[in-house]
Amino acid sequence: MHITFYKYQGTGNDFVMIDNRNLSFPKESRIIEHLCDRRFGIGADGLILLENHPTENFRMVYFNSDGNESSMCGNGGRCLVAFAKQLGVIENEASFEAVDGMHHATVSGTGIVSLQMKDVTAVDHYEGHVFLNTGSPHHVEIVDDLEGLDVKGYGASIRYGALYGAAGSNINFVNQIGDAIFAVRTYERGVEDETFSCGTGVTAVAIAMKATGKTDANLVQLETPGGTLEVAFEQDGTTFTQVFLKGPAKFVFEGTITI
Ligand SMILES: N[C@@H](CCC[C@H](N)C(=O)O)C(=O)O
Repeated sequence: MHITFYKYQGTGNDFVMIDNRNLSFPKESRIIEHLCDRRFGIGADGLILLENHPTENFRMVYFNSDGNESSMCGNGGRCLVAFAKQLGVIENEASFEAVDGMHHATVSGTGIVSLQMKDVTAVDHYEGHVFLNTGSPHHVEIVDDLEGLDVKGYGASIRYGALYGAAGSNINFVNQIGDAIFAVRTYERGVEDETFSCGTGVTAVAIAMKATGKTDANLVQLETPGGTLEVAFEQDGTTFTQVFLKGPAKFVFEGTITI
């Protein structure tokens, strides 16, 4: 079987995109894991299907590189909007359904995608970390030496530790570098490694930093190993609404692969 694919990246978080409007893609975890493999396949942190939706522009179906369907992917959602524009499914605005509900997005002429994320109604505060769900579950922890940190080793010990049980969590490590600027490195569940950037992760960091009083700002800049993202939100007590994740989403290459 020949599969036509498109490769996209959003601040270095990279995805295999497939136009599955004819529902011909075989949703088998073994195949998805192979396509995402960086040595034997195309190589990506995840694979995303664009499918038809009865009332909205499209549906997003997201798989981690381990081949399993998972919760919301913020950078993937931004890349899917750029892909929908490349396919001619949308022009500069999109409305789509993902696993965590409806999303709206806009694309600028220079390929900057602003994606509305789900409202956050609970931020759980613990000694040494914060936990919240921005469409995917996120542990947020401030560290002294972000550059020198073994993100894969320490992240895995938390992800697989007593805190999160079998479901696990994504793990974000943070260092404040300005009033409303934070450096972030993320260990991603389902990739089981550090990725260059995580959209739901930086969204969680921005909200966590506001909720813990590290910043007064409602517009936060996040510096990831793959580039800069912005998160804007409105806050009413412990509820965060109008949450927008904004940054570049870029087409890399396209091709066909035989499986
Ligand atoms: N890279 C993503 C997060 C993808 C989901 C995550 N790996 C999980 O399974 O929870 C993003 O940009 O949000």
